[in-house]
Amino acid sequence: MTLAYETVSENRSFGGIQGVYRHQSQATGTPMTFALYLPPDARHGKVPVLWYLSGLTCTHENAMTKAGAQQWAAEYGIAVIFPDTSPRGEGVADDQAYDLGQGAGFYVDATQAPWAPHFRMWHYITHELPELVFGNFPLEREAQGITGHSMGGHGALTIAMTLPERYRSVSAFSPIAHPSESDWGRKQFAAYLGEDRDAWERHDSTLLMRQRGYPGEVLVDQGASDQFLDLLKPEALAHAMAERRQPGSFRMQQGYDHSYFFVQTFMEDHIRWHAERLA
Ligand SMILES: N[C@@H](CCC(=O)N[C@@H](CS)C(=O)NCC(=O)O)C(=O)O
Repeated sequence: MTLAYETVSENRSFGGIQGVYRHQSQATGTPMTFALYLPPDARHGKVPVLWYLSGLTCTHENAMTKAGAQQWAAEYGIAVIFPDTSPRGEGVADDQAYDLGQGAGFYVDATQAPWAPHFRMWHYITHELPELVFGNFPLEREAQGITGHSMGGHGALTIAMTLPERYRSVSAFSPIAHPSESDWGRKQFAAYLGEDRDAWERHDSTLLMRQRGYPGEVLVDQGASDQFLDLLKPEALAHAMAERRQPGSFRMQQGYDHSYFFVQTFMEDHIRWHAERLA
């Protein structure tokens, strides 16, 4: 069955199309908006696809407008999907803090009140949105990679390590690397998942890296002047990668902070990384 959607906007970009689309999500029980960049190659057939998961406070729009992905996606012939970071709307639970509730779904399926009815971002990203986009757009289901920034880097790494047969390439920009030991994680996991420590572990990249790693190479870029280093805990993930002898690269980038100026600087490297592994 092809899932329905409506077009919010479509703009030509680097010879391809930057679209924004909206659909009624069964997973979250709300309307959800996502952006999809189709490179020029998509006019002639199916193209590989890179999932880009965004960070705290973001919608589909931040990375679409600030990450500078389109130029490289066009050049390397790869589509990029920018989903929203949570369900939204008046009937949806929220919190006054910027790092809990709307804009802060943490890519988990909440089991606890008041979050459980709508906060099902794991299911949304790994099941429902794939069904929609592969049913409606010229995307190659067998050529999927995943990346993300901050909370989205956490999402990308945990999803890729959990479903490595599906996501054939993975990278992350300044990921929340050890959420079960960070104030970016403990508060949210307690709220969304309760005291189920097994569930916390399933959503912690450092712990997943220790337990299983990833069968391919992993690319992580982290700004060495990131203002959130103590919350992100890159050293925990780097240590786990070294201990496991995980193939890949962990790069501390001197002078870069947490912003999209950092993300856009290394976007070409990441798009090329994925395009080479998905070709
Ligand atoms: N608003 C938070 C920071 C949130 C933040 O830096 N969010 C990052 C992801 S974790 C982001 O991408 N923000 C949106 C943007 O830069 O467009 C604060 O002031 O402490």
